[in-house]
Amino acid sequence: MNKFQFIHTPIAGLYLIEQKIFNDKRGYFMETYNYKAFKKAGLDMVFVQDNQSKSKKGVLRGLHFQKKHPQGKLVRVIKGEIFDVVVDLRKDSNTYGNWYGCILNDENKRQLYVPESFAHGFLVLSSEVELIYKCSSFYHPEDECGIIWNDPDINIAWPLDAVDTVILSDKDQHWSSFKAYNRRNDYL
Ligand SMILES: Cc1cn([C@H]2C[C@H](O)[C@@H](COP(=O)(O)OP(=O)(O)O[C@H]3O[C@H](C)C(=O)[C@H](O)[C@H]3O)O2)c(=O)[nH]c1=O
Repeated sequence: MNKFQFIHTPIAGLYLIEQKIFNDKRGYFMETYNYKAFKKAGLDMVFVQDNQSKSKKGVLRGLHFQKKHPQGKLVRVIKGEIFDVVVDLRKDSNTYGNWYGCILNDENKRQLYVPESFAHGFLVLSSEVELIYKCSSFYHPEDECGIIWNDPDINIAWPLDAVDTVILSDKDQHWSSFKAYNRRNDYL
């Protein structure tokens, strides 16, 4: 029995994942991750750290990435709803600089499998959200980088009509542009 459905996206290596849900009179059960099943589908990242965060409506976290220690991620929402976004920062990718966004919520129970070298961010659409995500490398605060959420060149179509205001951390208000990131990268 295939308990996972791996759904291709327009970006190579980036997958939406749906799980078989075993409903019964008590409620439901589902496997949310299974290394063997994922590896069989060619998704062989090994995860070393799990994160969980809670945010209220309108919070936008991102666009974050680690440069020297890139983190692949497996993102899911256990309460509420987000518009989840990733940006392809793989230098050799033909979708470099492209973004992909999707709705993850506790109804569709979908997950987003994000390869390493992507920026990640999300906008909270429900009154509050709790999300969990697995990471393929450890947190390195000294290596944390970001791109400003409303960068005009990436041009993410955030569903801003769904929120009254966008709430950002101080840090997330001051990331540089994608152009500045590329200029810096040219010298590396
Ligand atoms: C990410 C992280 C943070 N922290 C500590 C550091 C701060 O004192 C506190 C909040 O961190 P921060 O404001 O960076 O949390 P987010 O804004 O949710 O950052 C995350 O948001 C986007 C959407 C991501 O995908 C990344 O995992 C991550 O960058 O947690 C840790 O101790 N370990 C960690 O792995």
